[in-house]
Amino acid sequence: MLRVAIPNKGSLSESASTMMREAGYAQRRDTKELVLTDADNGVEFFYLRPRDVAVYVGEGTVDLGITGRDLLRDSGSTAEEVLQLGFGGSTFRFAAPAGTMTSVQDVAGRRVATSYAGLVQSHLSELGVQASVVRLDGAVETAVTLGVADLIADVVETGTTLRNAGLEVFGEPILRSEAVLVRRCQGGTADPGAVETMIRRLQGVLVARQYVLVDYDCPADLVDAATAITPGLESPTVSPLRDPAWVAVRSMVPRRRTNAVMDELYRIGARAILVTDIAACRL
Ligand SMILES: Nc1ncnc2c1ncn2[C@@H]1O[C@H](COP(=O)(O)OP(=O)(O)OP(=O)(O)O)[C@@H](O)[C@H]1O
Ligand SMILES: O=P(O)(O)OC[C@H]1O[C@H](OP(=O)(O)OP(=O)(O)O)[C@H](O)[C@@H]1O
Ligand SMILES: [Mg+2]
Repeated sequence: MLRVAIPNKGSLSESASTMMREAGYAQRRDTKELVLTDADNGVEFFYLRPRDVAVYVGEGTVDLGITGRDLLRDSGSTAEEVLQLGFGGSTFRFAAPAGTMTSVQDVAGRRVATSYAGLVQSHLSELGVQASVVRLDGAVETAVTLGVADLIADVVETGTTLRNAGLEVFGEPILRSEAVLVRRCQGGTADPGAVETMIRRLQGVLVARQYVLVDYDCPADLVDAATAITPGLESPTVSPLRDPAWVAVRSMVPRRRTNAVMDELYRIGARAILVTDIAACRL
């Protein structure tokens, strides 16, 4: 049986389970459940602390896992990233009291509070900056107010938490993170076929989320212009209509471009433009 680790709580937990569900796998109904066996698909899901997912995968006790890229780097695990999952996006940044620091060089000799000590330590070493890292479990923004640190390094999503604490980001982002699928480095998986199937299914979910299907009717002499607007992934489907002066076209279009594409198609003379969600997809 394939063993897969999913975050049991925190920012990534719900989205990770939703994505697995959309990929056709059974998921727990109760957030207290720690293991769920999906017998039909031959997969056992383990709901672990997001921080621990990369550790289990790296050790090879589970085959695949979902975690954040920042947590993966912080863990020092040898697990490798195989797929970006398009949710849980954040940046990992230095922040200090407004107006006090402008570049990473200002960190030298200071105390940095963080829950990602591994990540911060290796970033500072790479840059040759010496500083003392204060490892905290969470709510690190308060560490400066309470005098435990001079600055912090933490996850920034909207920036609200920082602003409320009177802190400001400075320097380049340490890392851009999102949820990722990780697997044990060097393979060594009991069932490589099941791993490939899960990756392909998750890729299908990503495509189904990122694209819509667009159908429209188009005067036959405009088909080149129209299909230049909707080139599709490989090539659009062009079908004859009963009226030989018109054809029907079907093509995949990036979801975020839907309305712009409809405007362009309408402008050149396409009509009856219909947009449909893709429920599932295997490219
Ligand atoms: N607003 C956010 N706050 C925290 N983590 C976020 C946020 N957005 C995305 N993430 C990502 O979620 C992961 C952190 O997971 P974690 O379980 O620690 O989340 P959390 O919301 O901080 O949970 P906890 O309740 O344990 O504090 C990281 O990969 C991080 O980049
Ligand atoms: O930029 P924002 O949208 O404000 O989000 C980022 C904040 O959210 C997380 O904290 P969380 O609520 O998980 O608390 P924690 O620090 O105790 O983990 C993270 O550690 C930041 O503090
Ligand atoms: Mg947190």
